[in-house]
Parts: sequence; structure tokens; C-alpha cells
Amino acid sequence: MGENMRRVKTGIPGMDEILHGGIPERNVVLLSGGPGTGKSIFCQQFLYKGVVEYNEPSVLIALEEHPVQIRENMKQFGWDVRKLEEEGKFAIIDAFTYGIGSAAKREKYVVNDPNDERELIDVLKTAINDIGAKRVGIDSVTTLYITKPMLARRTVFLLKRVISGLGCTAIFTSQISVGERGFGGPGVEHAVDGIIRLDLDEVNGELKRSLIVWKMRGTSHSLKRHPFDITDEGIIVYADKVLKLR
Ligand SMILES: Nc1ncnc2c1ncn2[C@@H]1O[C@H](COP(=O)(O)OP(=O)(O)OP(=O)(O)O)[C@@H](O)[C@H]1O
Repeated sequence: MGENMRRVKTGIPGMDEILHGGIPERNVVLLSGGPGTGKSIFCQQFLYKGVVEYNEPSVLIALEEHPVQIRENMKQFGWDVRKLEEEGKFAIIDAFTYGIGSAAKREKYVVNDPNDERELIDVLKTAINDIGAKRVGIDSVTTLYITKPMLARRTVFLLKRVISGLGCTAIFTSQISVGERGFGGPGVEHAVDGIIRLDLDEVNGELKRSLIVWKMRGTSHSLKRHPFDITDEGIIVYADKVLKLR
């Protein structure tokens, strides 16, 4: 089966090589990393390039930052999502403002209470159907269960059922602390289809970025730790290089 499975191209130079062709369609991938490791940028690039390079509409659920801030951040890399939103190819679901503030009033998709799973799922389904989305990003999924860790696995399964069921492929960013092993808790780690971990480590007096694919259902993949850079055009992964930490 593996070989025939349709792949979703990441839009991140070097990444599809590491994944031996891309992310198997309908997989939900946990993108784990400590602060500043590049999770948000990776997720935004996956969604933006999905639209402009592969004609696959994308939905981003914003839980960590104001949608206005996200649009500004993305513009830094030359990713103008306003235009894509107007064309109905990209949607941001505001699960950050709780509908508070004048800027929030202008958002098309708002979740008034992100703790209300039914509301979140309803808005997500509407956005996916409205634009015919093929990709979904949740930044971060940790925010959904940080105060209720017992429910983490259930929440991830519920989202996975909806997203995968509607034919989409997803990236869920997961926050871990500096020096923490693992990816965001046992329930979550087993529930997702794939895990990519981003790291920032001090090597010879300098912080170095690297990533490793820990699991990816439906495909073989590189087991090496690959260095990557964040540039003015986004993330570039060096598929032909290995970073040795010890
Ligand atoms: N234009 C740029 N060029 C190079 N590096 C950049 C650029 N913009 C941001 N960065 C780097 O990206 C980092 C932020 O990445 P990002 O927001 O994706 O991290 P994150 O993993 O989501 O972090 P957190 O969990 O703290 O939100 C910054 O700390 C900075 O080092």
C-alpha cells in the first residue's frame, strides 16, 4: 500500500525527500518543539504553499496569536494570505480573541469559546466545506488541552476523525519545554499519524536548528537528524546533511 498512497507535498524545500515523497494523504502530523524552534512558520508554510503551489485550499486554526498578527508575520516571508482569503482559498479560524475587540469583529470565522469542542468542530467543518480545504493547521493543539491533560487524547482523536474524514491532511503544532524529551504527552503521541520534532541546540557556542521525523504512518522516511534554516523565504531543510548532537 505505502507506495501507492497519495502524498501531500509539504512545500518546504528538502522536507518531501526526507518523507520519501511527502505526507501520506489524511495523516495528522504532530509538529513538536520547544519555544522558537519554528513550529508556527513550518505550519504556515505548509498551508500557504499548499494553496499557491499545489492548489490545495487550507484552513489555519489560530489559538496562540491574533489573526491580524499571523497575517503580518506571514507577510514577512512574502506570504500574502489576505489575497488568498479574498479568493476563498485560505481561511483563518480565530480561536484566539474570543470575539473580543474591533479587529475580531472583522474575522469571518470565530470560535467564541475554544474550550467548547462542539463550537470549534462546527466552525472548522464550515470553513473546510466553504473553501474545499485539503489542508488544516492547528497552532497550537496544546492550547486546547493544557488545562485538562486527561482530555488530550480524546480531543486529538475527535479532531483527527473530523479532519481526516473530510479528506484533509493536517499539522498540529505541539509545545514542549526546553530540554523536554517526548512530543507532547503519551495519549497524543500515539493518537497522531506522524510526529516531526523541531529542535534548537547549542553547538560550539551557537544555536543550531534541526529536525527529525519520529514516525509517519504509511511511508518509510529518513531516520536522520537534518539541519534546517529559517530564511526570509521560509524554512529550508537540508535533506543531504546530518546534524550530530553528541
Ligand atoms: N525572517 C526570519 N528570518 C530568520 N529567522 C526568523 C525570521 N522570522 C522569525 N525567525 C525565527 O523564527 C523564530 C520563531 O519561529 P516560530 O514562531 O515558528 O516558533 P515556534 O516554534 O512557533 O515558537 P513558540 O512555541 O514559542 O510560539 C524566531 O525566534 C526567529 O529565530
